[in-house]
Amino acid sequence: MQLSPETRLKAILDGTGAGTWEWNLDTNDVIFNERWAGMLGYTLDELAPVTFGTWERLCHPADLALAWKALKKYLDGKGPQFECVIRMRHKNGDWRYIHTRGMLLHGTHTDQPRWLMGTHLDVTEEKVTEHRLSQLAESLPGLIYTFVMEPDGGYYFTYMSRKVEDFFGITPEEACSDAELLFQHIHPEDREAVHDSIADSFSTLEQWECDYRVINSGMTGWLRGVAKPEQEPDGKVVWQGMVMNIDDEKRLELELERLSVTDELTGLFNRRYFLRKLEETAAQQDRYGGEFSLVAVDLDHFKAINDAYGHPVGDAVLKRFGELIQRRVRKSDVVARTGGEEFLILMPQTSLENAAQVAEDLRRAIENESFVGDESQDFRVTLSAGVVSCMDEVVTVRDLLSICDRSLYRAKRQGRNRIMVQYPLSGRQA
Ligand SMILES: Nc1nc2c(ncn2[C@@H]2O[C@H](COP(=O)(O)OP(=O)(O)OP(=O)(O)O)[C@@H](O)[C@H]2O)c(=O)[nH]1
Repeated sequence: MQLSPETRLKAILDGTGAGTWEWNLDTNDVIFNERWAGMLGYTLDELAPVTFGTWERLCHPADLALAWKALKKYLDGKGPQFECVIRMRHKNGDWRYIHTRGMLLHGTHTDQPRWLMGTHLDVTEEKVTEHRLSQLAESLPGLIYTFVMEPDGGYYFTYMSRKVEDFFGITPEEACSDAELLFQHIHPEDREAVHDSIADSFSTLEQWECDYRVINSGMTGWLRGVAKPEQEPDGKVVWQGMVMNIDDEKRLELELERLSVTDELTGLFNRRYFLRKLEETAAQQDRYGGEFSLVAVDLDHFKAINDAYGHPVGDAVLKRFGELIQRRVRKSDVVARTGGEEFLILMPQTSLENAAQVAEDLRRAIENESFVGDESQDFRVTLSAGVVSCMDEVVTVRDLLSICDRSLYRAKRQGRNRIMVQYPLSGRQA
C-alpha cells in the first residue's frame, strides 16, 4: 500500500505525540493542530479564536523572554533550529514544560511569506525527573559526575554535581568546559597516580578507585574517587562516579599509624618501628655503601629511682631523657624507647666517632641534669651506652644489635656512667 506523504507525516506526528504549530512571521497568522491544544487540556474550539496571542497568553510570563531570545538566536543564524523549553499553563492550572522546536520555511521568492513551523512536546515528566535527580545529587555527601575518555586519550566531563565547588573550588560549568581546571587542583604529588589509575581502568574496564589529595583555597584535603567504566561502541569509555571527602578517615588512619609506631610515654618511636628503619638503613648501606651508627643507651640503677621516688617520678625521668636525646640528634636519626629504660639511636650516614660524640654529650647532659623527687629531694641520673658503626661489613641486623648490646653491658660492668665503643666489626656474614 502506497501512503501519501501527508498521511505518513500525520502518522509520525501522532506517534510522537507532538503538537504542531505554524506561524507566519509577516502576518502573525497561526495554525495549530488539535494535539497542540490537547497537550494543554483544551480542544481548538475551546481556544477559538486561536491567534498568536493565544500562545502568548498560555506561556509562563517569566519564560516569554527566553523564547524570544531563542528565536532571535535562530533568526540571526546562530543555531540550526529554533529551540527552547518553556512552561505553559494547562487547563487544570498546572504548568507543563513544553519543548518547542521550529524551523523557518522560505519560499523561492523573496515576496513569499515566511513561515516558522515546528512542534511542541510535553517534557514535564523528564523535567521533574531531572529536577529530582539534581536535588538528589545536591543532597549526597559526595560529588557525582560523568567522565569520558576517547580512544586517543582525550578526556572531559559531561556532568558534574554542584558539590565540585566545595571539593575543588570550581563550578560544574567550568569543570565540564575544561577538565584540566579540575585536575590542576589535585596535589602535584598525586596527579600522576590519578592519571595512571584512570588509564588502568580504561584498559582493563575495572572499577576506578583512587585516594588522592586536593588543594582548594590553599587547604589540602583527602578525596576518594570511585567510578564504574563502560565502553561505548566507538571505543570511548564513560565512567559514572562519585568522589567523597575522606579527611576524617585519613586523619584516623594516620593517627593509628602514628600510634602503632610510637612509645606512648616519651613520644619516641617504639621497637617495632626502630627495627623496620634499621632493616631499611642496613639494606641501603648494603646496596649503596656508606656508613651508619647505632647507640644503645640504658639508664643506670633505674630500679633504685623507681623504688626511692615512685613510678611517676621514674616516668618523668624517662620523658625528660627522651627530650634530651631529641635535642642532640639530627632529623634523619631515629630514636626509640625499646624497653623500660632502654633506648636505641640509629644514625644514618654517621661515623663511629660522631656517634660516640653524641653519646658522650648525652651522658654529660643527663649527668648534669638535676631531677626532683616527690618530696623535693634532688637526685641525679647517669647512663651507660654502647656505640657501634657499620661501614663495609655485611652483618645481619640482629648481630649488629647484639654487638651494640654487648658494648653497653661492658660499660655497665666497668662501673656504669660511661660509653663503650665497638670498632671495627669483625666477622663478615652473608
Ligand atoms: N617509671 C618507669 N619504670 C619503668 C618503666 N619500664 C620499666 N621500668 C623499670 O625500670 C627498672 C629497670 O631495672 P633493671 O632492669 O633492674 O635495671 P637498672 O635498675 O636500671 O639497673 P642497671 O641497668 O643494671 O643499671 C625496673 O624497675 C622497671 O620496673 C616505665 O615505663 N616507667
